[in-house]
Amino acid sequence: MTLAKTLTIAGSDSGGGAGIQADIKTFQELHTFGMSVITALTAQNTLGVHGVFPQSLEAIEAQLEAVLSDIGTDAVKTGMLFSADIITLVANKLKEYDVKNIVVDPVMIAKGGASLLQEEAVKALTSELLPIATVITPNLPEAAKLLGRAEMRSLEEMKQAAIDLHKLGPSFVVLKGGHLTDGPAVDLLFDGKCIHELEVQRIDTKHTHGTGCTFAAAIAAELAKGAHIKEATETAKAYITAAISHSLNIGSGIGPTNHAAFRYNSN
Ligand SMILES: Nc1ncnc2c1ncn2[C@@H]1O[C@H](COP(=O)(O)OP(=O)(O)OP(=O)(O)O)[C@@H](O)[C@H]1O
Ligand SMILES: Cc1ncc(CO)c(N)n1
Repeated sequence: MTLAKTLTIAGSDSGGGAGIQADIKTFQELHTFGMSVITALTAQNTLGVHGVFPQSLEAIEAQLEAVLSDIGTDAVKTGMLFSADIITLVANKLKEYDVKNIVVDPVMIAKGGASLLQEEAVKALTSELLPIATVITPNLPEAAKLLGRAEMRSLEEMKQAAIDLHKLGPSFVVLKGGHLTDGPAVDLLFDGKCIHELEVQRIDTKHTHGTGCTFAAAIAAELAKGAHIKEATETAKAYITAAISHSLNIGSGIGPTNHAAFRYNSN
């Protein structure tokens, strides 16, 4: 038997809600073979990030080489990359191995406010990774940072931002509207020609730790299996919506989403 292969290049979340752990759970639930390259360890729980320990470039390169030289992958998702040097290394390896279906989630700041990307690394992200991305999945603060402008506050501003982000080089842009404070949770998919809206009723819960990672990992899993971007994004939206609907009241802060929910819904 063969399975589509998926690789996450991201930070580890000891609390299991975001980062590598969210990605691997998503890859598994969507019936792909998940692999990981860990860029940084975070000591993290539902209350926040208590420590960030970036891995050495040597350790990251060795993981990339081990996976790509032997197993290969049908899609990759990048999350927390932390520094400009790590971004350069990752971009070069993805080019060297001609990796297809690159989903770049430009992770910058955790929900509690901890920095997961150094300020000076934003430039490297824009110049080295976005041009080789199949799809980028910024939230509104990340989109604002990538474009060097104030945060979008309306659907109209989001539409213009999606068009402008596309000019930075990715084939597709998925701009996530989870951070708009009221109304439904609307994300936009821009394919260079049309803007598609993905809209769901906002779910009233505080337990949304890891939503962004999970959503991007689901897009990567679907692309790995051969789905087109629109189909991949729609399945990812259904996956994250189910996971948020059944989110978990674990720990005393912002709890994680529930990866088993999609399985229950589809059975
Ligand atoms: N309360 C909610 N109800 C329904 N969907 C939501 C809710 N919050 C977020 N989403 C959806 O979850 C996905 C992730 O969006 P969000 O903007 O929260 O990501 P993020 O900020 O990158 O998350 P992270 O905390 O992992 O960094 C999007 O599809 C968004 O629309
Ligand atoms: C390791 C890691 N990656 C990404 C996020 C963003 O949610 C997080 N909180 N932790």
